Amino acid sequence: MNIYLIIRMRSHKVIGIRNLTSSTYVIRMEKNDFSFKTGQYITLGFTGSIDRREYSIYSSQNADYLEVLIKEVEDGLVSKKLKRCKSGDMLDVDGPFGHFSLQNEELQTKKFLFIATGTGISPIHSFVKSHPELNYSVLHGVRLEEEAYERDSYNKNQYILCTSREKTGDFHGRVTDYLKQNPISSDTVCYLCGNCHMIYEAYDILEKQGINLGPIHTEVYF
Ligand SMILES: Cc1cc2nc3c(=O)[nH]c(=O)nc-3n(C[C@H](O)[C@H](O)[C@H](O)COP(=O)(O)OP(=O)(O)OC[C@H]3O[C@@H](n4cnc5c(N)ncnc54)[C@H](O)[C@@H]3O)c2cc1C
Repeated sequence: MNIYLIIRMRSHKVIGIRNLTSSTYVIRMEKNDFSFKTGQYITLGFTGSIDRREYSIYSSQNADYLEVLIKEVEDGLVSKKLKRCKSGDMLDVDGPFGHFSLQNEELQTKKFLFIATGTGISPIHSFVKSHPELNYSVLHGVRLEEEAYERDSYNKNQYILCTSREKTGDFHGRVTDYLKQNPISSDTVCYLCGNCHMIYEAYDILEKQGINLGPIHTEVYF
């Protein structure tokens, strides 16, 4: 490990874990003196282990704790290990990293569309909690309604759940199907987060709808 990593890596104590579904959970850690810009991510792993992965920060930049939202991936190494962590465990945090952030000068004036699949909702949750006054809509794509993680965090009429495997969401189908059927206005600033297939497809749809691609922000998870 080089000296740069040794200096940046911090150990944070776990203060809680809450299970949102059988495979998805939120880890809350002490924040200590860590600061970040909403939308950024960290790398996380057990203190003393070399296995780490990137996780977007779920909590508000103003909260006095640090949270991440994680889905346990079948046969995944780190997401499985972290699911077993408990209060008092120490986790190594490095970061913050990334540029998937809101632009200060746009916060008051722009209309935002946040498009996410699965746990890609994590930085969006941080956006909304950090800036409750935002003019936003969230389009969240999941397979099952139970994956609408903590949907009460969003204003009811500003959150659209797209469920692909059951009809219990606000829209039955993928977020990309929703976008095709509901074109957005060209002055919307778009943030896309989740798996690369959704991001590529949504990007093409928005381009065809005449959205200025300059202000589209993306974060690819896998
Ligand atoms: C910038 C960034 C931010 C991220 N933020 C989050 C986050 O907030 N929450 C979160 O749960 N994950 C997030 N991820 C994914 C995360 O870093 C890990 O890839 C994931 O937890 C799997 O790690 P693992 O060690 O358990 O699996 P590994 O042993 O590394 O195996 C991973 C395999 O699972 C696939 N995979 C990775 N993620 C998923 C997924 N969600 N669903 C299905 N397959 C997947 C990979 O393509 C690979 O084939 C983020 C990734 C990046 C690059």
